[in-house]
Amino acid sequence: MYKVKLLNNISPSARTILTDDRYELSETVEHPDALFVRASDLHKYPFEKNLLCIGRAGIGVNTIPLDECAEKGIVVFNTPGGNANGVKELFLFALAMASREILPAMEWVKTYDGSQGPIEQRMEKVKKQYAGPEFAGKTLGVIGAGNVGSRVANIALACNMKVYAYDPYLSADAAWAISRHVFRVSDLRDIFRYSDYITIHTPLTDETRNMIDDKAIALMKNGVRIINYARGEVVNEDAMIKGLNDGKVARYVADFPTKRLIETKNTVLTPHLGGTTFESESNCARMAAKEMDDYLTNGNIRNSVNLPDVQLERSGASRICIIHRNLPGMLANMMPLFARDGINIENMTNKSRGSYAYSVFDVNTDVPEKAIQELNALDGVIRVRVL
Ligand SMILES: NC(=O)c1ccc[n+]([C@@H]2O[C@H](COP(=O)([O-])OP(=O)(O)OC[C@H]3O[C@@H](n4cnc5c(N)ncnc54)[C@H](O)[C@@H]3O)[C@@H](O)[C@H]2O)c1
Ligand SMILES: O=C(O)[C@H](O)COP(=O)(O)O
Repeated sequence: MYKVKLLNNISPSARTILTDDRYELSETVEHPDALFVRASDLHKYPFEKNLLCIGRAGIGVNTIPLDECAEKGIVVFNTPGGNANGVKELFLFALAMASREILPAMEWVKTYDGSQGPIEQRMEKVKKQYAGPEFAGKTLGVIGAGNVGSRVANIALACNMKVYAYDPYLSADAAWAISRHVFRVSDLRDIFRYSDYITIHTPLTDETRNMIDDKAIALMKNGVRIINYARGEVVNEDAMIKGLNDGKVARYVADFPTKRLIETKNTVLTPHLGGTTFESESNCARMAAKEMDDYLTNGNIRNSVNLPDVQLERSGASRICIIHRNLPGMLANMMPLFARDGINIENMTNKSRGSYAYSVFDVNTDVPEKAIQELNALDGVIRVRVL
């Protein structure tokens, strides 16, 4: 029985994978084998020695100390694409909110007291103050063209926008997903210079933090409209507030409210709702559950963000899974222990990612406890599991 601790509100669809007969799932379980998390910040989380993996039901992993986890032999998974459609649909709302005076107009309707006549007549007079531009025919700059950015770019084309996209690290899969009518931009400054609307869909990294700063805003068109469903910190708050107050930025639509932004004019803020649809929550929970289940049961790693992806069809009597440093001679040091104890390898794989590597051996015998201990004690070995 594996124990999984739920740190956030995780869709119950996870339970169709992590079933009661093999998993204990709860918010209070002690000494868990796995953590199931959404956007909770784990940077100060006290990881226990027996923790094997973390399933992030969602894509952003800026809240998880990935290196520390790798160093402790904890595999972190996320769920690429699981909530991308949810964000794409909210982006359509963002485009409308970035353009039209919908919120003040709704507020007028809600608070109209009838003193100037029936609302049906009065509204025809006041509505002109709520006019705004259409986005058809305008230019949208998309920064980050992965699962969300590619969908956003394509739907903006369908709205008759001209679409530019900037993504220096675009994967081949994402490139296939983007319409050939999207213009590829290789200099981020061109997105700033030529866009009427800018939308950000990058992860939060050292490189993207404060990507939209004073210098970036200075390059932009007057009256630019900026949409941020990525992370608050990719936009420098001081620069954005200044841009909004000066009128350089006409509207900032973002999923990451702060007190200062709430108090600034021309912001439209939602409480981190991008991936909060029934479907996205269910997709992400099921994906993360499958990833954790395959790792806990078979040692396979798919969609990890800190250790190499490794999948091996099972064969043999036992499987030895070893997380270790990516150093020369690691396998050579393990092999004598296998040979000494008559452990014959039927199939194996070894993959690396940065400073870490993962080796899986399917062997034809049970593995003696002594061999496991000695493998664990080898220099550079981080964690050994036998399944
Ligand atoms: N508001 C929400 O609820 C919500 C929901 C989903 C995702 N997000 C955020 O949006 C981000 C993107 O999500 P996704 O599913 O498209 O992720 P993804 O990994 O599929 O795509 C991210 C893309 O950004 C690109 N990128 C990385 N660094 C870049 C840089 N410096 N400049 C330009 N492009 C860069 C990558 O190459 C990749 O193609 C997530 O990391 C998360 O922070 C927020
Ligand atoms: O990174 C993500 O996937 C989104 O920000 C959604 O996060 P959430 O699962 O906490 O809503």
